[in-house]
Amino acid sequence: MVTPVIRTVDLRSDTVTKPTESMRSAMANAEVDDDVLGNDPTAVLLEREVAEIAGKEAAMFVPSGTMGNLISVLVHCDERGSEVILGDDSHIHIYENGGVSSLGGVHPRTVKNEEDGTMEISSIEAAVRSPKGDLHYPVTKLICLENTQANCGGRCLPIEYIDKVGELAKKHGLKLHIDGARIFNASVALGVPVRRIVQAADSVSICLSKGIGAPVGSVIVGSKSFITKARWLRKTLGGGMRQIGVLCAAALVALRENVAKLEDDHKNAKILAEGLNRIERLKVNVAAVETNIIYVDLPKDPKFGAEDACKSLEVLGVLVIPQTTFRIRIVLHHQISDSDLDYVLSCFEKLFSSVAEEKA
Ligand SMILES: Cc1ncc(COP(=O)(O)O)c(C=O)c1O
Ligand SMILES: C[C@@H](O)[C@H](N)C(=O)O
Repeated sequence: MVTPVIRTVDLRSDTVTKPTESMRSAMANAEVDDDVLGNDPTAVLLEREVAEIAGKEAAMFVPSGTMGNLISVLVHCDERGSEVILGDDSHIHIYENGGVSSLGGVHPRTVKNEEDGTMEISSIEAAVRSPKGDLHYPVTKLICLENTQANCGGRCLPIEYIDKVGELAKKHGLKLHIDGARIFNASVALGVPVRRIVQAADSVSICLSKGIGAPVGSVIVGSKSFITKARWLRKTLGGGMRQIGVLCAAALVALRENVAKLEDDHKNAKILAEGLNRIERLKVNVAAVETNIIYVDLPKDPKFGAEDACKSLEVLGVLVIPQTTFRIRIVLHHQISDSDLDYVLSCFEKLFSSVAEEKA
């Protein structure tokens, strides 16, 4: 007999949150106008606020982080034969359909992501093509970092490291873009303002729809001339939108109400990580849980891998996704309660003790 689902706890990503009542009310009452023919007043407010938070001259709302990264790379790599240096486990390289190449004709030059989310600075420098040019080579234009680094488990890049990469970029006449999908998580975890973290960056893509829980969108920030070019490219990509104040109003609520909640997400991630690590057959690197992402390593049982475990957990109402064959990813967000944490732990205990009994 299948155990009835007592509740659903959605830990697939921090993109799964539903708009709060205050967001819905702000959306319903948003002041709007056509943002292609002019400027939607609420979008202008949001863009001004995010530019201020990031310490950059200007900002632009985009429908997704993927488009934010794509536009940023294409603005910086504006010549045929351009090359971007980025992490081999970066979101831009792994999860954005190769858009920088397929749509932008930009050549990716990957450097290994270390476990802590960084790329060795010496390896980045070694990847820079000689400025003297060589008939065989593309021309390096851009370095991309990701903070926090999602596929490394939501790790925060240290400020000193980002500053050093910024110096390297300047030394070689390159630009620096930061995929800041979870930059607010990095800011809260490091205890450093966003503007200081991204100080060395020429552009940043900041997700509103991740940990701070807006229903849609990201904002890219940079110089006024960068944003002017970006606005043109957004239209080219079909991202020119009309009364986007409806979405920007929710994002403004997210900025004002939810950044402060990220610390709780990080605390909950630690609590859940410690609890899961106490389950005999599971392994969690608790020290590596710096923000809201947890990786749970399962026993390497070919008959019961991450896919099977996720399916079994789903029957119990716990939604998580496989990261690799024997690894599950859990992402915390502000709509996960303390009792949800207890329930998730009990489901993992039930599942993995029953699996152990079957084996015995
Ligand atoms: C690190 C990172 N960058 C960019 C994105 C892309 O954002 P979106 O899903 O809004 O396209 C995501 C995930 O959604 C992400 O985790
Ligand atoms: C999968 C990826 O695109 C998404 N950003 C997530 O972390 O859930």
